[in-house]
Amino acid sequence: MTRTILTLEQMREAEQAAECSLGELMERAGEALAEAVALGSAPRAVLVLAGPGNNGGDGYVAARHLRDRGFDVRIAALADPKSDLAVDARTAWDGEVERLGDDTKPAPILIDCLFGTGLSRPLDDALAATLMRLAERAEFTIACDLPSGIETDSGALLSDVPEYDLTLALGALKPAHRLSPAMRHCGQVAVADIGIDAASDWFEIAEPVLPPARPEGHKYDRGLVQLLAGEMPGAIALAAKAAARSGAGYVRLFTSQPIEGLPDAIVQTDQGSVQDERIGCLLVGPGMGDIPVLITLALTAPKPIVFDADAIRHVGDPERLVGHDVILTPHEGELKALFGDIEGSKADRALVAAQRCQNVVVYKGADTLVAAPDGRLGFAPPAPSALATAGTGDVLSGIIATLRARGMDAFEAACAGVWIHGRAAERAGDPLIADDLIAALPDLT
Ligand SMILES: NC(=O)C1=CN([C@@H]2O[C@H](COP(=O)(O)OP(=O)(O)OC[C@H]3O[C@@H](n4cnc5c(N)ncnc54)[C@H](OP(=O)(O)O)[C@@H]3O)[C@@H](O)[C@H]2O)[C@@H](O)CC1
Ligand SMILES: [K+]
Repeated sequence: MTRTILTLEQMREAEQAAECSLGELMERAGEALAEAVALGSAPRAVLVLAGPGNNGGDGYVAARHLRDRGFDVRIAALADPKSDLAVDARTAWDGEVERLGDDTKPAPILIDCLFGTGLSRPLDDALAATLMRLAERAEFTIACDLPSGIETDSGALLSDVPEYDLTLALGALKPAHRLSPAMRHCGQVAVADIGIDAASDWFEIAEPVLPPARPEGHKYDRGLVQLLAGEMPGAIALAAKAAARSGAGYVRLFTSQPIEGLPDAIVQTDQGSVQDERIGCLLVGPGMGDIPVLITLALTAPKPIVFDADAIRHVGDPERLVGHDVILTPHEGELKALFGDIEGSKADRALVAAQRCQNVVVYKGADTLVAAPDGRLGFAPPAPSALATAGTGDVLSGIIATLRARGMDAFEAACAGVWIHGRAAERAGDPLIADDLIAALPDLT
Protein backbone atom coordinates (compact mmCIF):
# COMPACT_ATOMS: atom_id res chain seq x y z
CA MET A 1 0.00 0.00 0.00
CA THR A 2 1.26 3.48 -0.83
CA ARG A 3 2.09 5.55 2.23
CA THR A 4 1.61 9.29 1.89
CA ILE A 5 4.16 11.82 3.10
CA LEU A 6 3.10 15.09 4.73
CA THR A 7 5.20 18.16 5.42
CA LEU A 8 4.95 19.98 8.73
CA GLU A 9 2.49 22.47 7.30
CA GLN A 10 0.33 19.77 5.71
CA MET A 11 0.41 17.81 8.97
CA ARG A 12 -0.87 20.82 10.89
CA GLU A 13 -3.63 21.41 8.34
CA ALA A 14 -4.67 17.75 8.47
CA GLU A 15 -4.69 17.89 12.26
CA GLN A 16 -6.98 20.93 12.21
CA ALA A 17 -9.28 19.38 9.59
CA ALA A 18 -9.67 16.13 11.55
CA GLU A 19 -13.22 15.19 12.48
CA CYS A 20 -12.29 14.35 16.06
CA SER A 21 -10.73 16.60 18.71
CA LEU A 22 -6.98 17.10 19.02
CA GLY A 23 -7.19 15.40 22.41
CA GLU A 24 -8.69 12.35 20.74
CA LEU A 25 -5.86 12.38 18.17
CA MET A 26 -3.33 12.40 20.98
CA GLU A 27 -5.13 9.59 22.78
CA ARG A 28 -4.99 7.48 19.60
CA ALA A 29 -1.34 8.38 19.04
CA GLY A 30 -0.34 7.34 22.55
CA GLU A 31 -2.38 4.17 22.36
CA ALA A 32 -0.77 3.26 19.02
CA LEU A 33 2.64 3.84 20.54
CA ALA A 34 1.85 1.50 23.43
CA GLU A 35 0.54 -1.06 20.98
CA ALA A 36 3.73 -0.87 18.93
CA VAL A 37 5.85 -1.45 22.03
CA ALA A 38 3.67 -4.35 23.16
CA LEU A 39 3.95 -5.95 19.74
CA GLY A 40 7.75 -5.86 19.97
CA SER A 41 8.19 -6.94 23.58
CA ALA A 42 6.69 -8.82 26.50
CA PRO A 43 5.92 -6.61 29.53
CA ARG A 44 9.15 -5.30 31.08
CA ALA A 45 10.71 -2.05 32.24
CA VAL A 46 10.07 0.96 30.02
CA LEU A 47 11.48 4.47 30.21
CA VAL A 48 9.44 7.19 28.48
CA LEU A 49 11.27 10.47 27.80
CA ALA A 50 8.73 13.29 27.68
CA GLY A 51 9.33 16.70 26.11
CA PRO A 52 7.31 19.88 26.77
CA GLY A 53 5.09 19.74 23.66
CA ASN A 54 2.58 17.35 22.17
CA ASN A 55 5.22 14.75 21.40
CA GLY A 56 5.70 14.61 25.17
CA GLY A 57 1.90 14.46 25.52
CA ASP A 58 1.85 11.31 23.38
CA GLY A 59 4.40 9.88 25.82
CA TYR A 60 2.18 10.38 28.90
CA VAL A 61 -0.72 8.71 27.09
CA ALA A 62 1.47 5.80 25.95
CA ALA A 63 2.78 5.38 29.50
CA ARG A 64 -0.78 5.00 30.81
CA HIS A 65 -1.65 2.35 28.22
CA LEU A 66 1.59 0.46 28.74
CA ARG A 67 1.06 0.32 32.47
CA ASP A 68 -2.43 -1.06 31.83
CA ARG A 69 -0.80 -3.74 29.71
CA GLY A 70 1.46 -4.78 32.57
CA PHE A 71 4.63 -2.87 31.69
CA ASP A 72 6.71 -1.35 34.48
CA VAL A 73 6.77 2.28 33.30
CA ARG A 74 8.90 5.24 34.35
CA ILE A 75 8.60 8.70 32.83
CA ALA A 76 11.48 11.18 32.76
CA ALA A 77 10.39 14.68 31.68
CA LEU A 78 12.64 17.36 30.28
CA ALA A 79 10.36 20.12 31.55
CA ASP A 80 6.77 20.66 32.59
CA PRO A 81 4.28 20.31 29.74
CA LYS A 82 3.71 23.58 27.87
CA SER A 83 0.84 22.85 25.50
CA ASP A 84 -2.73 22.41 26.78
CA LEU A 85 -2.96 18.94 25.31
CA ALA A 86 0.27 17.85 26.96
CA VAL A 87 -0.88 19.30 30.29
CA ASP A 88 -4.08 17.23 30.04
CA ALA A 89 -2.13 14.09 29.17
CA ARG A 90 0.24 14.71 32.07
CA THR A 91 -2.72 15.18 34.42
CA ALA A 92 -4.24 11.88 33.35
CA TRP A 93 -1.03 10.08 34.41
CA ASP A 94 -1.21 9.43 38.12
CA GLY A 95 2.26 7.94 38.48
CA GLU A 96 5.52 9.67 39.30
CA VAL A 97 7.45 11.82 36.86
CA GLU A 98 11.24 12.04 37.19
CA ARG A 99 13.26 15.01 35.98
CA LEU A 100 15.36 13.97 32.94
CA GLY A 101 19.09 14.53 33.46
CA ASP A 102 22.60 13.07 33.67
CA ASP A 103 21.54 10.75 36.47
CA THR A 104 18.47 9.26 34.73
CA LYS A 105 18.72 5.49 34.89
CA PRO A 106 18.29 3.51 31.66
CA ALA A 107 15.69 0.82 30.98
CA PRO A 108 15.54 -2.06 28.48
CA ILE A 109 12.84 -0.27 26.49
CA LEU A 110 13.30 3.40 25.66
CA ILE A 111 10.51 5.51 24.16
CA ASP A 112 11.63 8.87 22.84
CA CYS A 113 8.79 11.39 23.16
CA LEU A 114 11.03 14.44 23.56
CA PHE A 115 10.37 16.24 20.27
CA GLY A 116 8.51 15.44 17.08
CA THR A 117 7.51 17.78 14.31
CA GLY A 118 7.80 20.82 16.59
CA LEU A 119 11.57 20.67 17.01
CA SER A 120 12.79 24.20 16.28
CA ARG A 121 16.50 24.11 17.14
CA PRO A 122 19.28 21.70 18.15
CA LEU A 123 19.01 19.87 21.46
CA ASP A 124 21.26 21.19 24.23
CA ASP A 125 24.53 19.26 24.29
CA ALA A 126 23.80 17.77 27.71
CA LEU A 127 20.34 16.60 26.61
CA ALA A 128 21.68 15.09 23.39
CA ALA A 129 24.36 13.24 25.39
CA THR A 130 21.75 11.92 27.85
CA LEU A 131 19.56 10.73 24.98
CA MET A 132 22.51 8.96 23.32
CA ARG A 133 23.50 7.29 26.60
CA LEU A 134 19.99 6.05 27.39
CA ALA A 135 19.51 4.75 23.84
CA GLU A 136 22.83 2.89 23.92
CA ARG A 137 21.87 1.19 27.17
CA ALA A 138 18.42 0.15 25.96
CA GLU A 139 17.66 -3.09 24.12
CA PHE A 140 14.69 -1.76 22.18
CA THR A 141 14.39 1.89 21.19
CA ILE A 142 11.31 3.49 19.69
CA ALA A 143 10.87 7.05 18.52
CA CYS A 144 7.47 8.70 18.71
CA ASP A 145 6.72 10.28 15.32
CA LEU A 146 10.38 11.24 14.71
CA PRO A 147 13.69 10.64 16.45
CA SER A 148 14.36 13.75 18.54
CA GLY A 149 16.91 16.02 16.88
CA ILE A 150 15.62 15.59 13.33
CA GLU A 151 14.13 18.36 11.23
CA THR A 152 10.84 17.12 9.77
CA ASP A 153 10.90 18.60 6.29
CA SER A 154 14.59 18.44 5.42
CA GLY A 155 15.74 15.27 7.17
CA ALA A 156 18.70 17.19 8.65
CA LEU A 157 20.16 16.13 12.00
CA LEU A 158 20.25 19.19 14.25
CA SER A 159 22.22 17.34 16.97
CA ASP A 160 23.47 13.83 17.74
CA VAL A 161 20.62 11.39 17.16
CA PRO A 162 20.56 7.71 18.17
CA GLU A 163 19.73 5.00 15.65
CA TYR A 164 16.33 3.69 16.71
CA ASP A 165 14.92 0.22 16.17
CA LEU A 166 11.49 1.57 15.32
CA THR A 167 9.90 4.91 14.55
CA LEU A 168 6.15 5.19 14.75
CA ALA A 169 5.04 7.94 12.37
CA LEU A 170 1.75 9.46 13.49
CA GLY A 171 -0.95 9.91 10.86
CA ALA A 172 1.46 9.85 7.91
CA LEU A 173 5.12 9.63 7.01
CA LYS A 174 7.10 12.88 7.13
CA PRO A 175 9.81 13.75 4.56
CA ALA A 176 12.53 13.08 7.16
CA HIS A 177 11.56 9.42 7.37
CA ARG A 178 12.70 9.01 3.79
CA LEU A 179 15.45 11.61 3.44
CA SER A 180 19.13 11.33 4.32
CA PRO A 181 20.69 11.55 6.78
CA ALA A 182 17.61 11.20 9.01
CA MET A 183 16.24 8.02 7.44
CA ARG A 184 19.15 5.91 8.67
CA HIS A 185 18.31 6.89 12.26
CA CYS A 186 14.65 5.88 12.09
CA GLY A 187 15.06 2.10 11.89
CA GLN A 188 11.86 0.45 10.76
CA VAL A 189 9.17 3.01 10.13
CA ALA A 190 5.56 2.11 10.86
CA VAL A 191 2.64 4.48 10.40
CA ALA A 192 -0.15 4.74 12.97
CA ASP A 193 -3.53 5.56 11.50
CA ILE A 194 -4.90 8.05 14.01
CA GLY A 195 -7.80 9.15 11.83
CA ILE A 196 -6.48 12.14 9.95
CA ASP A 197 -6.91 12.52 6.21
CA ALA A 198 -3.38 12.15 4.89
CA ALA A 199 -3.90 13.15 1.25
CA SER A 200 -0.80 14.41 -0.55
CA ASP A 201 1.09 14.37 -3.85
CA TRP A 202 4.10 13.08 -1.92
CA PHE A 203 4.39 9.39 -1.12
CA GLU A 204 6.69 6.49 -0.49
CA ILE A 205 7.24 4.49 -3.67
CA ALA A 206 5.55 1.10 -3.35
CA GLU A 207 5.68 -2.12 -5.35
CA PRO A 208 4.59 -1.21 -8.88
CA VAL A 209 1.82 -2.71 -10.92
CA LEU A 210 3.39 -3.37 -14.30
CA PRO A 211 1.45 -3.53 -17.55
CA PRO A 212 0.80 -7.20 -18.34
CA ALA A 213 2.50 -8.60 -21.43
CA ARG A 214 -0.08 -9.75 -23.97
CA PRO A 215 0.33 -13.51 -24.55
CA GLU A 216 -0.10 -12.97 -28.29
CA GLY A 217 2.07 -9.85 -28.28
CA HIS A 218 5.25 -9.43 -30.34
CA LYS A 219 8.63 -8.07 -29.36
CA TYR A 220 7.69 -4.44 -30.02
CA ASP A 221 4.77 -4.76 -27.59
CA ARG A 222 7.29 -5.54 -24.88
CA GLY A 223 9.24 -2.51 -25.97
CA LEU A 224 12.19 -1.62 -28.17
CA VAL A 225 14.90 0.11 -26.19
CA GLN A 226 17.33 1.95 -28.40
CA LEU A 227 20.69 2.84 -26.85
CA LEU A 228 22.95 5.45 -28.38
CA ALA A 229 26.38 4.21 -27.39
CA GLY A 230 29.41 6.36 -26.71
CA GLU A 231 32.95 5.82 -25.62
CA MET A 232 32.82 3.48 -22.61
CA PRO A 233 31.74 -0.09 -23.42
CA GLY A 234 31.40 -1.27 -19.80
CA ALA A 235 28.66 1.18 -18.86
CA ILE A 236 26.84 0.69 -22.16
CA ALA A 237 26.91 -3.07 -21.72
CA LEU A 238 25.46 -2.83 -18.22
CA ALA A 239 22.61 -0.56 -19.35
CA ALA A 240 21.85 -2.76 -22.36
CA LYS A 241 21.83 -5.97 -20.33
CA ALA A 242 19.69 -4.39 -17.62
CA ALA A 243 17.20 -3.27 -20.26
CA ALA A 244 17.08 -6.76 -21.78
CA ARG A 245 16.82 -8.55 -18.43
CA SER A 246 14.06 -6.30 -17.21
CA GLY A 247 11.85 -7.47 -20.01
CA ALA A 248 12.41 -5.31 -23.08
CA GLY A 249 11.19 -7.11 -26.19
CA TYR A 250 14.16 -5.86 -28.13
CA VAL A 251 17.33 -3.98 -27.18
CA ARG A 252 19.30 -2.34 -29.96
CA LEU A 253 22.58 -0.57 -29.67
CA PHE A 254 23.71 2.07 -32.16
CA THR A 255 27.49 1.88 -31.99
CA SER A 256 30.36 2.34 -34.38
CA GLN A 257 32.48 -0.15 -32.42
CA PRO A 258 30.82 -3.46 -31.51
CA ILE A 259 31.03 -4.29 -27.82
CA GLU A 260 32.37 -7.74 -27.02
CA GLY A 261 30.70 -10.13 -24.65
CA LEU A 262 27.14 -8.87 -24.98
CA PRO A 263 24.41 -11.49 -25.43
CA ASP A 264 23.62 -12.05 -29.12
CA ALA A 265 20.02 -11.04 -28.43
CA ILE A 266 21.22 -7.45 -27.99
CA VAL A 267 21.52 -6.20 -31.54
CA GLN A 268 24.51 -4.00 -32.29
CA THR A 269 24.47 -1.90 -35.39
CA ASP A 270 26.03 1.22 -36.86
CA GLN A 271 23.01 1.69 -39.10
CA GLY A 272 19.58 2.96 -38.24
CA SER A 273 17.60 6.00 -37.38
CA VAL A 274 16.23 7.46 -34.17
CA GLN A 275 13.10 8.22 -36.20
CA ASP A 276 12.21 4.50 -36.31
CA GLU A 277 8.55 4.38 -35.30
CA ARG A 278 9.00 1.08 -33.50
CA ILE A 279 11.32 2.56 -30.86
CA GLY A 280 9.68 2.55 -27.44
CA CYS A 281 12.35 4.51 -25.62
CA LEU A 282 15.79 5.91 -26.32
CA LEU A 283 18.50 5.63 -23.69
CA VAL A 284 21.44 8.00 -23.87
CA GLY A 285 24.20 8.61 -21.37
CA PRO A 286 25.61 5.40 -19.91
CA GLY A 287 29.14 5.23 -21.27
CA MET A 288 28.50 8.22 -23.50
CA GLY A 289 31.63 10.19 -22.71
CA ASP A 290 32.17 13.44 -24.49
CA ILE A 291 29.87 13.18 -27.50
CA PRO A 292 27.24 15.90 -26.97
CA VAL A 293 25.93 15.48 -30.51
CA LEU A 294 24.15 12.33 -29.28
CA ILE A 295 21.86 14.57 -27.24
CA THR A 296 21.02 16.72 -30.22
CA LEU A 297 20.33 13.56 -32.21
CA ALA A 298 18.13 12.02 -29.50
CA LEU A 299 16.10 15.20 -29.18
CA THR A 300 15.09 14.93 -32.84
CA ALA A 301 13.32 11.65 -32.05
CA PRO A 302 9.57 11.72 -31.57
CA LYS A 303 9.85 9.15 -28.80
CA PRO A 304 10.45 9.05 -25.03
CA ILE A 305 14.06 9.40 -23.92
CA VAL A 306 16.01 8.56 -20.76
CA PHE A 307 19.03 10.81 -20.26
CA ASP A 308 21.52 9.48 -17.75
CA ALA A 309 25.10 10.18 -16.65
CA ASP A 310 27.19 12.13 -19.20
CA ALA A 311 24.10 13.02 -21.21
CA ILE A 312 22.82 15.05 -18.26
CA ARG A 313 26.05 17.03 -18.07
CA HIS A 314 25.88 17.80 -21.77
CA VAL A 315 22.26 18.99 -21.95
CA GLY A 316 23.51 22.49 -21.14
CA ASP A 317 20.27 24.34 -20.52
CA PRO A 318 17.38 22.52 -18.79
CA GLU A 319 14.87 24.53 -20.84
CA ARG A 320 16.14 22.74 -23.90
CA LEU A 321 14.16 19.73 -22.69
CA VAL A 322 10.81 21.54 -22.41
CA GLY A 323 8.38 20.04 -24.90
CA HIS A 324 10.32 16.77 -25.13
CA ASP A 325 9.42 13.56 -23.34
CA VAL A 326 12.42 12.90 -21.14
CA ILE A 327 13.32 11.20 -17.88
CA LEU A 328 16.52 12.53 -16.30
CA THR A 329 18.39 10.38 -13.77
CA PRO A 330 20.97 12.66 -12.14
CA HIS A 331 22.90 12.04 -8.94
CA GLU A 332 23.84 15.03 -6.80
CA GLY A 333 26.77 16.19 -8.95
CA GLU A 334 24.88 15.81 -12.22
CA LEU A 335 21.85 17.67 -10.88
CA LYS A 336 24.10 20.52 -9.86
CA ALA A 337 25.92 20.51 -13.20
CA LEU A 338 22.65 20.92 -15.10
CA PHE A 339 20.54 23.04 -12.76
CA GLY A 340 23.17 24.89 -10.73
CA ASP A 341 22.63 25.52 -7.00
CA ILE A 342 18.99 25.14 -5.99
CA GLU A 343 17.86 26.27 -2.54
CA GLY A 344 15.97 24.11 -0.08
CA SER A 345 15.70 20.48 0.96
CA LYS A 346 16.38 17.61 -1.40
CA ALA A 347 12.61 17.37 -1.98
CA ASP A 348 12.49 21.07 -2.93
CA ARG A 349 15.46 20.71 -5.24
CA ALA A 350 13.96 17.69 -7.01
CA LEU A 351 10.69 19.52 -7.66
CA VAL A 352 12.38 22.72 -8.86
CA ALA A 353 14.50 20.68 -11.27
CA ALA A 354 11.44 18.87 -12.65
CA GLN A 355 9.63 22.20 -13.03
CA ARG A 356 12.49 23.83 -14.86
CA CYS A 357 12.95 21.10 -17.44
CA GLN A 358 9.21 20.21 -17.43
CA ASN A 359 10.06 16.53 -17.23
CA VAL A 360 10.46 13.72 -14.74
CA VAL A 361 13.64 13.83 -12.65
CA VAL A 362 15.01 10.83 -10.77
CA TYR A 363 17.29 12.47 -8.21
CA LYS A 364 19.51 9.59 -7.13
CA GLY A 365 21.32 9.02 -3.87
CA ALA A 366 20.89 7.09 -0.64
CA ASP A 367 17.46 8.77 -0.62
CA THR A 368 16.37 8.67 -4.26
CA LEU A 369 13.43 10.89 -5.22
CA VAL A 370 11.29 10.89 -8.34
CA ALA A 371 9.83 14.31 -9.14
CA ALA A 372 7.23 15.26 -11.73
CA PRO A 373 6.66 18.81 -12.98
CA ASP A 374 3.06 18.70 -11.67
CA GLY A 375 4.32 18.37 -8.08
CA ARG A 376 4.13 14.61 -7.56
CA LEU A 377 7.09 13.37 -5.56
CA GLY A 378 7.97 9.73 -4.90
CA PHE A 379 10.41 8.87 -2.11
CA ALA A 380 12.28 5.58 -2.49
CA PRO A 381 11.97 3.12 0.37
CA PRO A 382 15.36 2.44 1.98
CA ALA A 383 17.70 0.45 -0.25
CA PRO A 384 20.98 -1.25 0.67
CA SER A 385 23.99 1.05 0.89
CA ALA A 386 25.83 -1.52 -1.25
CA LEU A 387 24.14 0.22 -4.21
CA ALA A 388 26.75 2.96 -3.95
CA THR A 389 29.07 1.22 -6.43
CA ALA A 390 30.07 1.90 -10.01
CA GLY A 391 27.62 0.90 -12.69
CA THR A 392 24.47 0.63 -10.57
CA GLY A 393 23.17 3.84 -12.17
CA ASP A 394 23.61 2.35 -15.64
CA VAL A 395 21.49 -0.59 -14.52
CA LEU A 396 18.78 1.74 -13.21
CA SER A 397 18.57 3.69 -16.44
CA GLY A 398 18.31 0.44 -18.40
CA ILE A 399 15.38 -0.73 -16.25
CA ILE A 400 13.57 2.60 -16.51
CA ALA A 401 14.04 2.73 -20.29
CA THR A 402 12.48 -0.72 -20.60
CA LEU A 403 9.44 0.18 -18.49
CA ARG A 404 8.97 3.35 -20.52
CA ALA A 405 9.32 1.37 -23.76
CA ARG A 406 6.63 -1.01 -22.50
CA GLY A 407 4.26 1.92 -22.39
CA MET A 408 4.31 3.01 -18.78
CA ASP A 409 3.84 6.70 -18.10
CA ALA A 410 7.15 8.53 -17.43
CA PHE A 411 6.59 9.16 -13.72
CA GLU A 412 5.23 5.66 -13.11
CA ALA A 413 8.10 4.06 -15.02
CA ALA A 414 10.68 6.04 -13.06
CA CYS A 415 9.10 5.15 -9.70
CA ALA A 416 8.77 1.50 -10.69
CA GLY A 417 12.39 1.40 -11.88
CA VAL A 418 13.64 2.81 -8.60
CA TRP A 419 11.61 0.29 -6.61
CA ILE A 420 12.77 -2.68 -8.71
CA HIS A 421 16.41 -1.55 -8.54
CA GLY A 422 16.26 -1.36 -4.73
CA ARG A 423 14.69 -4.79 -4.40
CA ALA A 424 17.29 -6.29 -6.77
CA ALA A 425 19.98 -4.85 -4.50
CA GLU A 426 18.37 -6.54 -1.49
CA ARG A 427 18.39 -9.85 -3.33
CA ALA A 428 21.97 -9.42 -4.55
CA GLY A 429 23.44 -9.03 -1.05
CA ASP A 430 26.41 -7.03 0.13
CA PRO A 431 28.93 -6.42 -1.34
CA LEU A 432 27.50 -6.32 -4.83
CA ILE A 433 28.73 -5.35 -8.24
CA ALA A 434 26.40 -3.91 -10.84
CA ASP A 435 26.32 -7.21 -12.77
CA ASP A 436 24.88 -8.92 -9.67
CA LEU A 437 21.99 -6.50 -9.73
CA ILE A 438 21.03 -7.56 -13.22
CA ALA A 439 21.15 -11.22 -12.18
CA ALA A 440 18.98 -10.43 -9.15
CA LEU A 441 16.24 -8.53 -10.98
CA PRO A 442 12.85 -9.73 -9.75
CA ASP A 443 10.42 -11.39 -12.13
CA LEU A 444 8.89 -8.50 -14.02
CA THR A 445 6.30 -10.29 -16.10
N1 LIG B 1 -0.11 16.11 13.85
C1 LIG B 1 -1.00 15.36 14.48
O1 LIG B 1 -2.04 15.06 13.95
C2 LIG B 1 -0.72 14.91 15.83
C3 LIG B 1 0.49 15.20 16.46
N2 LIG B 1 0.80 14.72 17.64
C4 LIG B 1 2.12 14.92 18.23
O2 LIG B 1 2.45 16.25 18.30
C5 LIG B 1 3.80 16.42 17.91
C6 LIG B 1 4.06 17.83 17.57
O3 LIG B 1 3.80 18.54 18.73
P1 LIG B 1 4.31 20.02 18.94
O4 LIG B 1 3.95 20.82 17.78
O5 LIG B 1 3.80 20.44 20.25
O6 LIG B 1 5.87 19.87 18.92
P2 LIG B 1 6.91 18.97 19.75
O7 LIG B 1 7.64 18.17 18.76
O8 LIG B 1 6.28 18.27 20.88
O9 LIG B 1 7.93 20.05 20.33
C7 LIG B 1 7.56 21.34 20.61
C8 LIG B 1 8.00 21.76 22.00
O10 LIG B 1 9.38 21.57 22.14
C9 LIG B 1 10.03 22.82 22.37
N3 LIG B 1 11.30 22.75 21.65
C10 LIG B 1 11.49 22.64 20.31
N4 LIG B 1 12.78 22.41 20.04
C11 LIG B 1 13.42 22.36 21.24
C12 LIG B 1 14.77 22.15 21.62
N5 LIG B 1 15.71 21.93 20.71
N6 LIG B 1 15.07 22.16 22.91
C13 LIG B 1 14.10 22.38 23.85
N7 LIG B 1 12.81 22.59 23.53
C14 LIG B 1 12.48 22.58 22.26
C15 LIG B 1 9.08 23.85 21.87
O11 LIG B 1 9.33 25.02 22.59
P3 LIG B 1 9.65 26.39 21.86
O12 LIG B 1 10.26 26.10 20.52
O13 LIG B 1 8.33 27.03 21.76
O14 LIG B 1 10.59 27.01 22.79
C16 LIG B 1 7.75 23.22 22.22
O15 LIG B 1 7.46 23.39 23.60
C17 LIG B 1 3.96 15.42 16.81
O16 LIG B 1 5.27 15.13 16.50
C18 LIG B 1 3.21 14.25 17.41
O17 LIG B 1 4.07 13.53 18.28
C19 LIG B 1 -0.12 13.84 18.34
O18 LIG B 1 -0.19 14.16 19.67
C20 LIG B 1 -1.53 13.90 17.87
C21 LIG B 1 -1.78 14.10 16.49
K1 LIG C 1 10.39 11.79 19.36
